[in-house]
Amino acid sequence: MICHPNAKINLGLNVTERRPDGYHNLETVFYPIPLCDTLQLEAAGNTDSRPEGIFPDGIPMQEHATEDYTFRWGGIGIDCPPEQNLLVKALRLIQERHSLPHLSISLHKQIPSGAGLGGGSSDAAHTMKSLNQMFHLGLSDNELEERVTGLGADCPFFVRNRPVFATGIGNIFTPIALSLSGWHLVLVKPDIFVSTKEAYARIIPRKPGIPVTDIIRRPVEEWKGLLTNDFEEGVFALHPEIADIKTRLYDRGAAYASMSGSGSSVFGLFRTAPEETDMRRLFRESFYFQALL
Ligand SMILES: C[C@@](CO)(OP(=O)(O)O)[C@H](O)COP(=O)(O)OP(=O)(O)OC[C@H]1O[C@@H](n2ccc(N)nc2=O)[C@H](O)[C@@H]1O
Ligand SMILES: Nc1ncnc2c1ncn2[C@@H]1O[C@H](COP(=O)(O)OP(=O)(O)O)[C@@H](O)[C@H]1O
Repeated sequence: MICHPNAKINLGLNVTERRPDGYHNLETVFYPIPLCDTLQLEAAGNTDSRPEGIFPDGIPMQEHATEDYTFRWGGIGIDCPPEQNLLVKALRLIQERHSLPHLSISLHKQIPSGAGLGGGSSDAAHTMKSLNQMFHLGLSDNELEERVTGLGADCPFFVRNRPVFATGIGNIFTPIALSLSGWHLVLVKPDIFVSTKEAYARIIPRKPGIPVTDIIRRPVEEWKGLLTNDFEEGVFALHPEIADIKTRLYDRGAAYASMSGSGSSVFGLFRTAPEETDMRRLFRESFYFQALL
């Protein structure tokens, strides 16, 4: 089975309080975007399984084989050992209650990590969803959300994967009728890794003046200056290059620009598609992605 774990952006992000368990309550809108990894899961012995299948020609592949799975990955580097990969942890969680055959897992990584895009979380949620489907485990979306939350606060969003207003630690959802269809998304990820834990530690929690849900109902052109990401202040102070990306996106005509999550990626929403070669030249040190939403 092949699936495409996608990334998310945060539209507004207010960290409202620190909890006794060390986590923080927040208010944000999660919005799925078309930047995707490719993930293939096959039971051993499946004659359709071609491990090299999802990797474009010439992409070097790494492999980690154990008694119960073989994991191959390539593309953008992942800075943790394979057993710590969130998709392997998702597999382990499922194996605690269900017996599965030997699995062949292949991941073509295209979402940069440490970017505030939730790539690892998406891989974990999509692994659980795929296993549920392949082996008819009968887990409901609520059960999948509950189980995958243990792997990261961002994970449960990717189970239903639709625009939501999120509260709690980012795991309590209210669907919203927001569509950015017709907007051009530009995403820039500088070569800077931001630790989510450290980014949270730099924030003094507070209630937002205007709730995210009120701002999001207004036209995108009115979001600038109203819809805020509380991580920006601390992260921009540490890395002015990230603030500079936001300024440049506005200079090039973005109607709205913001860092996503705890960074370091910054996105811009444009009414008309910006000239790609110009943008690539402007952000040449960075990972660059452009899509029509
Ligand atoms: C900031 C956000 C916004 O969407 O996304 P990213 O920037 O990571 O994509 C999320 O809250 C990140 O979720 P996720 O990356 O899954 O976090 P986890 O792995 O669960 O937690 C990493 C660390 O962040 C802190 N943490 C995380 C979530 C939360 N609501 N409060 C916290 O204080 C904790 O210190 C935790 O040890
Ligand atoms: N499948 C995966 N893809 C990317 N990173 C992963 C994965 N599994 C575990 N990780 C670890 O999670 C960290 C955060 O990655 P990711 O969730 O993609 O970024 P972010 O938290 O910024 O959204 C990485 O630095 C890496 O150590």
